[in-house]
Parts: sequence; C-alpha cells; structure tokens
Amino acid sequence: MLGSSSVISLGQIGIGAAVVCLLTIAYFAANVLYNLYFHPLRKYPGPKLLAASRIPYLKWMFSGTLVPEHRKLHEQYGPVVRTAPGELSYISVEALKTIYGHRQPGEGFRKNPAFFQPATNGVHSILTSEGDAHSRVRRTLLPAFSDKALSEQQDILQHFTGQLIEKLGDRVKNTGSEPVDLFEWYIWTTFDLIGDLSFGEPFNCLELARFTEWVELVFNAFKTFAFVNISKQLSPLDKIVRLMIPKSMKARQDKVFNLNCDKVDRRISSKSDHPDFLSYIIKSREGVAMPIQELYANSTLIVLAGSESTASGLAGITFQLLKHPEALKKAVDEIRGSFASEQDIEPDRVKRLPYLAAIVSEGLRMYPPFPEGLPRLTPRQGAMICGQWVPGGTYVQVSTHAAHRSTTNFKDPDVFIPERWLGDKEFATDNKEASQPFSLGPRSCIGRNLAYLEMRLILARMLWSFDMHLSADCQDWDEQDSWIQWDKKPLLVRLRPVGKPE
Ligand code: HEM
Repeated sequence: MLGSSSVISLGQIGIGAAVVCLLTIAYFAANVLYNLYFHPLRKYPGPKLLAASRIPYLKWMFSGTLVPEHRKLHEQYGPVVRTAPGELSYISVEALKTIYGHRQPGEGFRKNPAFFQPATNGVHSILTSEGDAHSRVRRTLLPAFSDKALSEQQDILQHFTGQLIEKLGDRVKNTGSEPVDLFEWYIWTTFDLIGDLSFGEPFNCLELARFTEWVELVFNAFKTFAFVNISKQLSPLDKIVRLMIPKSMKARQDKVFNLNCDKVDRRISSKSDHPDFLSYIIKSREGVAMPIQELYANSTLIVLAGSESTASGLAGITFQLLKHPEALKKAVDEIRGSFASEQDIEPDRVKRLPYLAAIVSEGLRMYPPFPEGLPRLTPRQGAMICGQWVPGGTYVQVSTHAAHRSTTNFKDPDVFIPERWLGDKEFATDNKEASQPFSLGPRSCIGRNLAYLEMRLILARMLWSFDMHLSADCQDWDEQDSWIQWDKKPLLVRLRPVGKPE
C-alpha cells in the first residue's frame, strides 16, 4: 500500500516537473518569438540571434569582448544596431548629442539604474544620482574643478610629476637598460596625485615605487563593477549569482570606504589651506557644503573616477607615440625646442603646445580609457534618435570605441595621425565631434580639464627627460579585453636619460 502510494506520488512529481519544464520552454520560446516579430525594436538592423535573446550580449560582457563585437556589428549593419532585444547601439554625432547632450524639458535620458548603484553607505554620488539631486551635487563640486582651482593646484601637479621623473631616473641608474612598466609608474603617479587632491595626503606609491595597500584595494574596481552589472542582468537568477560573489569582495569594499571616511574626517579637522578638492567644499562659515555622508560617497567616487582613467589615457598615448617614430620626433622637437630648462615646463605653458595637444586628442581617440558605451534609458514617453522613434525604457548608448574607429566618422580610423587635429586638409571630412572620450553634456567628465593638464604635463616632462623605446614584446599592447575600462597589460619601455650615451 505504502509502496504504491509512493509510486503515485513520484509519478505526480515527475509529471509536475515535466509541466514546469514545458511551461519554462514555452515561456522562453514565446519570449524569443515576441522579441523577433512583435517587439517595437523589431525593424532595427542587427543579427537575429541578438534580437532574440540577451544571452549573447551578456556572454561578450563576461568575456570582455564587447568592444570588438560592437565594432564588427556597426561595420556590418551601419550607424544603429539592435545589440540585444531591448537595446540599441549608435556611433553618430547626432546620437551622441541626443542621448548625452543637454537636457530638454521633461524627463531626459537617465542612467540605467541597473548599472549604477549607490556608495557603500547607501548614498548616491555624483556619478549615480539623477535629476535635481545630480544637478545639486555637480554644482557643489564644480568649484573644485574650475579654472581657478586648477591654477591653484598646479604646484601639486608639478610636485608629483617631478617625483615621477626623479624616481624613474633613479630606477634607470640602478637597472640600466632593463625596461620599466610605464603603466605601473603612471598609475602610481595618478593615484598619489588624486589622493593628495582628494584628501590632502598622497598614497605614497611613488615614494615606495609600489602599490600601497589602499591603492591595491581599489585598483581594478571597475572590473568588479562590471561583474556586478552582469549579475544584475541575469534576473530572476541574479540573486543566486550574487550569492556566489565572494564575501571577501564586499569586505574589501567596506574597508576601502571606511579608510576613505577616516581620510575625509582627518582632512576636515586639519583645517589646512592645501588647495585640494575639499578646500572648495569646506566653507569656513557654513561648514561643509554637503552632508557628510554625501561627501564620503563623492570623495570615494572621485578617487576611482580620476586615477586609473588618467593613467590609462597616458599609457595609450605613450604606446601610440612610441609606435610612430615620425610623430614621436615631432613631439620631442616641439617640447625640447620650446623650453630652456626642465623648470620652465609649467602647466600654463604646456597647454599652449599644439602638437602635444594633438597627440593627446589622437591618443584618446585611438584608446579611450572607457571604450564601451555609457548606457542610458530612453525617457518613459520615448524619444526620437537620428530621426527614428525609440520607445520609452529602451537601453541606448553610443559605443565609444566603435564611434572613434568608424570610417563614417574618420578617414583611416586605425592610423595614429595627430595632424588630423591640426587642420590637415586630408582629414577635412573627419567628424571630430564623434571622438568623445570624456562624454558630453550635463553628465560629462567633471575632471576633464584636470585630466588633460595632467596628461600634457606628464608627457611633456617624460619626453623632455627620457628617450623612450617600446619593448619588442609590447608591439600589440593595445589588443586588450575590457570590463568597463581596458584590462591593461604591462607597458614595457626602455628609458634613456636625455644626453646620456647608449
Ligand atoms: C583621461 C581621464 C578621464 C577620462 C577618459 C574620463 C572619462 C569620463 C567619462 C566618459 C565620464 C562619464 C561617465 C558616465 O556618463 O557614466 C566621466 C564622468 C566623471 N568623471 Fe571622468 N574621466 C577622466 C578623468 C577624471 C578625473 C581626473 C576626475 C576627477 C578628479 C574625473 C571625475 C569624474 C566624475 C566625478 C564624473 C561624474 C560626472 C557626473 O556624473 O556629473 N574623471 N569621466
């Protein structure tokens, strides 16, 4: 009796499981059919596989190959491609202006909330806040990035650039022609600088010529964000996937955040007049110009946003320059011909060197530090993009690298030609506005002028002080995967102090 009832119940379980399986298959099949034949984006060009399901897109995100895949898609399908069931990618200037440009009345293009999470204390930073909250934070932070602030911060920039040159000089003296990993040295410099500008104290990477604990903890933070983003898109399995993220990762995030809070507290109580970012936010009469929890969130974000990105840009520009001897010679001639001594290489003067400006623009076009698109959601009421209607709630983006490397925007897009930024007639048809490494509009990079100045000053002093040769095994250095930022490899370069015989 007992045996037969358990057989029946096993049978019932089997039937139940089969029904669940069939229903799941039917749900997915109906979803695929809807995506292909009834979805409002069905008429947009793109491969059927991408229109049917988001899985191939997530696979590219996971494997770090979004950048080359987007480029291939735009080469095959044109300026707009349906890259997932509810997602469109663009490469034109018109799309850039519509999606990221200044807000029209009404609800604009929001950052995709699935991708942008608040800081560890649950408070949104400038990067993740929206609407009026974002405008208020941006207004409060802007004085710290103004021209006036930048000119007051020049000594700090000079100090760390000088330290980089001095330490590299010592290193070359001790190890001779052994190549150095310039990316590593650039990142130590930009971290020290951003630490000093954010908290009034550097991270001491240059001093010790290595990553210090704090920097090691936050280096590659964007890679972690990329994997959290992927997990969030696997709904309804996202909760299970997130359970698989090691607890140590969360503990690491908390530790960094708490260390930052201590640094901010120390800086506020120091009452120092060091011209760092906080000095423009701490007002002696009114106290601090934003709630303290918001200040913690923003200080942490600024260190993350302003360190690896600038080092990445510097490494990309140096790589291109060393691969192109003619451009390198012109840059060296301009720098060594413009100054009488190293002390004369001042931020105000490097800003006026046209060839240096052109190599920075061209280097960032070829190797934008954030090469993927910046995802946005269309407003609820929908929007016209490039003359075509896009329904509300659609994911849209301009794929940065694909736009920078498209023949519809640039002649010979894969060739490093600084002259295209100097009015060379051969490149008169270039669509220069399509190169936007800092994005544009109200959410564009607030640290753009600082980053430009930092990169120009460091490059000028490197080219003044050293003859540089790219190591033979780094000729394909820029072939890299990406998880929000490039997954950088060591940039091995042999340095010889100028004037020193081989
Ligand atoms: C070459 C170096 C840099 C590049 C290529 C770069 C690029 C960008 C891009 C593309 C965005 C837009 C992000 C989005 O829309 O989601 C952005 C935003 C931002 N960047 Fe940068 N950045 C660089 C350096 C810096 C520096 C040095 C700082 C500060 C010290 C900084 C601070 C910020 C902040 C605070 C935002 C958020 C702005 C907002 O949402 O209003 N960045 N950056």
